[in-house]
Amino acid sequence: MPGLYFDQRWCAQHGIGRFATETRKHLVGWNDLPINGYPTNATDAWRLGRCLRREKATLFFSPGFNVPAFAKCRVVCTIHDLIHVHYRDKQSKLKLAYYKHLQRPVVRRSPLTLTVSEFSRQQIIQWYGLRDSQVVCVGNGVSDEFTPDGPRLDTDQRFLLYVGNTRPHKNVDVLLRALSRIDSDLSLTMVMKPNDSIRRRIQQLGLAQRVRFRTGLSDAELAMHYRAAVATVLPSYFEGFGLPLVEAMACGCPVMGADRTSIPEVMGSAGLLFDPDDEESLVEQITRIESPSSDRQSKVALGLRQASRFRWADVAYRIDNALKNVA
Ligand SMILES: CC(=O)N[C@H]1[C@@H](OP(=O)(O)OP(=O)(O)OC[C@H]2O[C@@H](n3ccc(=O)[nH]c3=O)[C@H](O)[C@@H]2O)O[C@H](CO)[C@@H](O)[C@@H]1O
Ligand SMILES: O=P([O-])([O-])O[C@@H]1[C@@H](O)[C@H](O)[C@@H](O)[C@H](O)[C@@H]1O
Repeated sequence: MPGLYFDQRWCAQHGIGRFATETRKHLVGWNDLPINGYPTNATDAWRLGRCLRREKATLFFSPGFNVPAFAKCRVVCTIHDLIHVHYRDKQSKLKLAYYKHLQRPVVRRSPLTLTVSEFSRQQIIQWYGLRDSQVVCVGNGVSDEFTPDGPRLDTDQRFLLYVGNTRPHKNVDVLLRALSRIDSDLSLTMVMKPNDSIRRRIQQLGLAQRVRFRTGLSDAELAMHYRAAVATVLPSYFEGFGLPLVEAMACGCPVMGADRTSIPEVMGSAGLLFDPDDEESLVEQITRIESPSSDRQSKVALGLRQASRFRWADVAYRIDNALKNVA
């Protein structure tokens, strides 16, 4: 439909990227933006604003947190989390200025803002100073390849799985410390791009033979990992949702997550919670899931049921419905 513009530049292999790719597949009648560049770049707002004016856009929908400067159309963005508020000191000055002086005022004027969990919804209402009805939680989904039946990784090794990145709020250090306390042949597979600092830390903890990295996996390959892992662990101090949790549960893999932010909400009763500051509490959960008398099978069943609640078609339906009221 003329006038409706979707920011397809978010589509990539990370959380907001998956949300963007999946919702783009399901939403009909939207135009892609005729510009490139990174939507996360604070100065992109001006280019984006110019583009929307040139295209005579009536409604701009971003699957991420970015907004245009000086646009004449309505603007609806998706704020997945408030990392930028909670990790303020780590942000560049330019980025903070963008959030406070450009993004927040646009979001406040906007008729609607979308988010992905009830936890994030409450945080957004508070920080942006919005009314309850202005922020709608549309949730996240599980992509097609993540099913319980299907090929498993062909390995005899027992391994824990981590899927994500090494930003400070992801708190992967507690997972490495827990692993170093477990005197067993349990290993760890990390699906992400490693950097020098994590490689050094792994050496320091004497884990070089027990940690392996995988990068650029397809969803089918990632699903094979989820199906074969002892458990998937998300040790973050802060999440707006936590996609690896629903992907793992959908593949029949038990999940362990930090008892913080959106993580308990997303795992429901299927998850094993631990204190992200205390590696011993993670060691306890690992030992529990590995023990012969463990409730592993009941956790797997609860996980399959919990994951079935997250469907991209439903997310797109909620987005469509919410946007109809502002178009
Ligand atoms: C810190 C924070 O609040 N992050 C949020 C952010 O993105 P963030 O990028 O942190 O996303 P998540 O960790 O939730 O998900 C990562 C996604 O990238 C995929 N992946 C990862 C590595 C890789 O090599 N290949 C690959 O495909 C995973 O399968 C998963 O689908 O938006 C997500 C979507 O709302 C939320 O779930 C996260 O809580
Ligand atoms: O990449 P960047 O813009 O500095 O920071 C991003 C955050 O602002 C965003 O809210 C989060 O979901 C992403 O994972 C990433 O951390």
